[in-house]
Amino acid sequence: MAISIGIDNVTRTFGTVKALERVGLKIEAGEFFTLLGSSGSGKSTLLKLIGGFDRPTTGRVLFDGQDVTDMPANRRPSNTVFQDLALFPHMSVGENVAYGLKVKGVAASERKKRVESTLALVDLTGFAERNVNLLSGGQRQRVALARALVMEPGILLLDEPLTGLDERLRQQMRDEFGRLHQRTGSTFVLVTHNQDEALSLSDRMAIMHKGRLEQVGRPADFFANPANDFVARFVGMERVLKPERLERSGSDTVAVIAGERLVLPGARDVGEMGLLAVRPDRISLANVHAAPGSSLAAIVAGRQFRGRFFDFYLELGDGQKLDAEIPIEFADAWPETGKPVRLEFAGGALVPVPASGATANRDT
Ligand SMILES: Nc1ncnc2c1ncn2[C@@H]1O[C@H](COP(=O)(O)OP(=O)(O)OP(=O)(O)O)[C@@H](O)[C@H]1O
Repeated sequence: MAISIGIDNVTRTFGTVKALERVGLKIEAGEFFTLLGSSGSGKSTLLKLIGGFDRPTTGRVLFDGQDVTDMPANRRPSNTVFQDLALFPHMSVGENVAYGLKVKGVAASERKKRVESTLALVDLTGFAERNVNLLSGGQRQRVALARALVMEPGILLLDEPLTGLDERLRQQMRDEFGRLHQRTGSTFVLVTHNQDEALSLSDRMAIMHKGRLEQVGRPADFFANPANDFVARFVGMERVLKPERLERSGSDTVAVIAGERLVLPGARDVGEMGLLAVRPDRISLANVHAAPGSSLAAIVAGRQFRGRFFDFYLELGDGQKLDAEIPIEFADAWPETGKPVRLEFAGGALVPVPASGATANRDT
């Protein structure tokens, strides 16, 4: 049975380091939830608190509403797959998978049945007698997963489980996680610094930064409504522009940028917003006669072939830089480097965002 997780105002300090600061979060039973963040943001610390391998300095951890803050890992209905896998090298695949059941006192015949069905679940039927040292990286990864899944955990915790695998295997295991999540119905919590992994697998995710949750939501929310410029960059909107002014005009937003007025149809309210995150796939190039109000003047600063599109590097009149992804079919119309163009912005090309407190002084 899937179990919900509550993180109630949790702080974890190590000496003067605040690994987590007043984190509050509810993960629903059966959700695939991802903690995404760069190195040192606090992801692993939070996962350890959920798994029972560490305790918060203050605050509580709840499973299905019950306080488990002081419950040791081996009594929790959760299992963790760690980055380094830590398979027992002197045991066969089957013995590795059976180990937890043996410790729990499950009878041999029942163990055998559950090990077999779990190996089938991870596509390792017939591998029970194999020596774990002779397996490939992907197979070892599957054994580690089977070892956790055989316990039928209400919560499965995955700490960077794909690190160290090559790209093809990562993709394969990523699909596997999605499939296992559906088959088991357990609550999955994945820790990763890889945004593609997070975006493709998660029902919901949190972006962590310096021990805090910057934003929690469904993957699509992070593009449509990034909480701030840090989040926007983290999900791939790497360019962020600073307009001279952002104001509401009827149901539209108007940005004054590089001395021109640009209407952003239907853009979100601009109350606290000071910046514009750029979606390079929603910008097109137009000739210098394009209508002011819906376009901006720029100079082509360079371009690079990226397979299905060209990445154009552009510079606005005030020196701010941005990119546009231009499909290759428009080859004939490409302006040369150094030429003036006008940039046209489709809906959602420029997303107003507030500056994040933590990154307000970062260079842009
Ligand atoms: N046992 C510990 N003792 C001291 N400091 C720690 C300990 N564990 C974590 N920290 C510190 O807490 C902060 C958060 O670490 P954490 O490992 O949770 O980050 P992370 O986001 O998982 O990073 P990574 O992706 O590198 O694992 C870091 O500054 C780290 O140095």
